[in-house]
Amino acid sequence: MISLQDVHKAFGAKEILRGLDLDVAKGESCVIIGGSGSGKSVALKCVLGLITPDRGTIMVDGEDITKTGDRDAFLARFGMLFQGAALFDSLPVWQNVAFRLLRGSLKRPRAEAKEIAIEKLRRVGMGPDVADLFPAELSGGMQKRVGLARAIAADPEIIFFDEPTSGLDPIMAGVINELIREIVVEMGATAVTITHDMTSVRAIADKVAMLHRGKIRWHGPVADMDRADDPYLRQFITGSPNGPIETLR
Ligand SMILES: Nc1ncnc2c1ncn2[C@@H]1O[C@H](COP(=O)(O)OP(=O)(O)OP(=O)(O)O)[C@@H](O)[C@H]1O
Repeated sequence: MISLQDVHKAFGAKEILRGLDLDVAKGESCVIIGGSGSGKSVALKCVLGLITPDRGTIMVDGEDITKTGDRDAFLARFGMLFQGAALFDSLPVWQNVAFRLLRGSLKRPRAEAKEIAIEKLRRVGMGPDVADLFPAELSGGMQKRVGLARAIAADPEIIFFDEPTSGLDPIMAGVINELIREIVVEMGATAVTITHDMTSVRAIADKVAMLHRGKIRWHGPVADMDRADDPYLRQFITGSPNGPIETLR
């Protein structure tokens, strides 16, 4: 479904992606791990067409993304939960959730968009009373839920989760992980998640891909991760300061 082949991207002299190969099958939940600055977000932005790779090909459903004519229709297939939820402070919760249903190619009548927003809020465990509140009135965990409701509002085929549990306490992180897993399974969506949180990896992933120095260092089923003997992967999952991964001290 999503296929990156030999993707390269540099910013000036700084090479970020250096021949990235990654395949994510339809309906699969792939979690990308890797150190800060290893290029995880750049890779996702390349798939969305927000960053143009210097070299390589990216296909979504067999179609080269650089050749899709209609950007709006292409992006309509994706849902995205941004780091820090990234809600619009000036809009009530329901308009945040229904944001893409109120404009562009996915536009619906306002009353219908609100109804869908309330239904999606219900799916993430929030009552209709939340719909008219503003994001500032919600806790960080509730804002993440709203971000999740927004990501699924238009029933996307593909969902990207960027650090879905960052800034949450462990229990709320567990709730969000569980919700993500349930929703991805019930929607049959293809999911790609970026995280540093190994609890999230175990809760969400079918497959794990570790990015290191702009390439995939290890890729496999989550069940194989703990048995893998790649020293880079081992260092990452055990969180050890000692190992082949260079750290700034
Ligand atoms: N538009 C840009 N212009 C210049 N440099 C960029 C740009 N976008 C990203 N970078 C650089 O690319 C590198 C990789 O960034 P990226 O955000 O992909 O890292 P990441 O693996 O997602 O890290 P983190 O886990 O910290 O979010 C960083 O050094 C960043 O400064």
